[in-house]
Amino acid sequence: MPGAGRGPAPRRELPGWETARAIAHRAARPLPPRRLPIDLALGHILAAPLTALTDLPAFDTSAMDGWAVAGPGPWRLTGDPTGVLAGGPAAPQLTDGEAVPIATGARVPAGATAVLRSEQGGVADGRLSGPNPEPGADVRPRGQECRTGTELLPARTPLTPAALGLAAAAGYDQLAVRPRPRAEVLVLGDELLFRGLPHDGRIRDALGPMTGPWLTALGAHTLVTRRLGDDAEALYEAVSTSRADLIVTTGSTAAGPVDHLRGVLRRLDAQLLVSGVAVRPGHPMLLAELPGGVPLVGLPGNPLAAVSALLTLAAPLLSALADRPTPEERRAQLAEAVRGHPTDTRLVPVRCPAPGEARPLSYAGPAMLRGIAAASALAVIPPGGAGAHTEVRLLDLPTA
Ligand SMILES: Nc1nc2c(c(=O)[nH]1)N[C@H]1C(S)=C(S)[C@@H](COP(=O)(O)OP(=O)(O)OC[C@H]3O[C@@H](n4cnc5c(N)ncnc54)[C@H](O)[C@@H]3O)O[C@H]1N2
Ligand code: MOO
Repeated sequence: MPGAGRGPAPRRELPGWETARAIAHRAARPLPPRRLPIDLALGHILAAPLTALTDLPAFDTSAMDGWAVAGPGPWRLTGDPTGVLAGGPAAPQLTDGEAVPIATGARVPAGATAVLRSEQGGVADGRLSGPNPEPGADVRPRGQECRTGTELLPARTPLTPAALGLAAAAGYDQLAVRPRPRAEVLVLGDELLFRGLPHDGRIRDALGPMTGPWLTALGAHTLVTRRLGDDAEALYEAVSTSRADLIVTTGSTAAGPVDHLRGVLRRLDAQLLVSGVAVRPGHPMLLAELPGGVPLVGLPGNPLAAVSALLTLAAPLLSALADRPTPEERRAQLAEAVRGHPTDTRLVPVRCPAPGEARPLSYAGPAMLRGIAAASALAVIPPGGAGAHTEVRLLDLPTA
């Protein structure tokens, strides 16, 4: 008998959308940190503050090609006529009235008071003449940017390309980061085809191709996407042997005759932390904690409902596992009124033709993908709806 005792919790018990997100965020602890070489650390989160391992610059540095000069000019040229090069040997100390050619990035010799730019000076008979530069001109003094031990970036900073550059400049070879949570996607449903056209009541799997990439865009390392059909044993086996930090299933959240997910979770002694959410689409979504502590998110089978569950449950879980700061809230004005559900939050695909403007898209039914494929965000419509020009919250859609 379809549904008897196996569907989502009765309507009145469904947590609100914000509550469900908060439960998901609390359901995971940050993964233990690991050390990664800088060239593998892009996109990870710093597990500890980045403190400078050196003064920056590490030595008094010439900011320009020209001459290091000591005191007022004219100056007598000394030393190697090639001058002091970046990364080259240190030049001997200058005394007042002396100058030596110097390249940008080279160590300024002791005794130098400034650098005279090449376009400002002229050399004749071994003597350099030109205007007297201000003391310290075009010299980057040691420690100008930071001293050893200065905190350059706090823990929890995402490692952008610039942050990796800073870490390298500050002397790091490896960085302590939160690892990307390893995610495994289990696609359920005997009706699914993985190539070709729909036929004989069967349809193409639309969730397999999008769930893994979206988890990746949300900070996960998607290990594998497996297609299990509607086979309770295969599901039990896959969940109980998974080595992932997060398991995401698609379909089977509701009460249909072959919706085995809830039964398998009971068999596994998993604890249901969220069993349905007051949100449309996607209200049968679920979150369970497996006995080993690994979370499992059940995305409903209708594709837009799956996106809703991904952003409601999987996104906050991944932020918690990676210790990633919650993104700043973005808001925009609705270009037109959006009908609400009487009691549930609605998540509606929108595009933003201008900053601060959100235009709801057509083809946004729970089983449709045209709307979401053209969208840049989901607008959060409170119960009861939102009028034209009302400001609403936006959930950005992760992009590749
Ligand atoms: N009696 C009730 N029936 C349903 C309810 C309900 O409250 N009471 N909720 C409906 C809602 S809302 C949703 S959403 C779905 C959720 O169903 P499941 O998570 O159990 O998913 P399935 O039954 O397996 O599939 C639902 C629908 O989605 C299609 N599907 C599934 N997987 C994929 C995929 N990978 N790619 C493309 N399409 C997929 C599937 O063929 C079905 O059409 O339950 C409603 N029913
Ligand atoms: O979750 Mo369902 O209609 O809300 O697709």
